[in-house]
Amino acid sequence: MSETLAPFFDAYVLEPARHSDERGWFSVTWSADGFRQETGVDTVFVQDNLSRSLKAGTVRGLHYQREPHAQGKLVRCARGALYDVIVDIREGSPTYGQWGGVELTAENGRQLWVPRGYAHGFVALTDGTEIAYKVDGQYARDLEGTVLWSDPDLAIDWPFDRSTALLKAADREAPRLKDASPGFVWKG
Ligand SMILES: Cc1cn([C@H]2C[C@H](O)[C@@H](COP(=O)(O)OP(=O)(O)O[C@H]3O[C@@H](C)C(=O)[C@@H](O)[C@H]3O)O2)c(=O)[nH]c1=O
Repeated sequence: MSETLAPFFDAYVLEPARHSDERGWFSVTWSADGFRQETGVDTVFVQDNLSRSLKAGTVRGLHYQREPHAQGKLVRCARGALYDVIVDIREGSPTYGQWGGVELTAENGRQLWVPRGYAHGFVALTDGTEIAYKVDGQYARDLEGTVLWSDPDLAIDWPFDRSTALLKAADREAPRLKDASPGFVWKG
């Protein structure tokens, strides 16, 4: 089952089926055919990532990689709970500068498909939260970019007390979207 994440029409929330029995449950978290059918997206994932955030209130993001190593990301929570946020940073897009968010938890099993041309970040809602994501572009440190998570123009409604946010310095000091140059252009 999948639906678009408002206000976007190319970002999808997926909820893979769980097959329950007396032992617990089984779920296919990704398959090439299933993903294509749910989203219409035909891409090749080249890397799987996993990170753990020790403390609730840890914010990572909002990150993107510039072309030619832009990345689409299929994100889920492997442990704990997080609030995932994406921002459309494609110049000329009808939803440029708008944000969307969804709670991903190990329990609800939801996933978010983040197309290329979005900045992505999240806040851990529990201690020890783990995020797992597949990416369809290789990591390129020199092409990494960040938009300030608390950029007032974005007005993201983060569901936690912002004064407790824990960030790495580069994320804390990131430029606002209006001062960043992600280089993505909406192609219609
Ligand atoms: C993302 C990444 C990091 N690293 C290294 C670089 C650094 O030494 C260490 C930690 O990297 P970071 O501080 O960038 O990790 P983190 O802040 O968790 O970065 C991630 O944030 C989320 C929101 C995303 O969307 C991801 O694409 C990625 O940007 O891991 C890799 O070797 N390969 C990778 O693909």
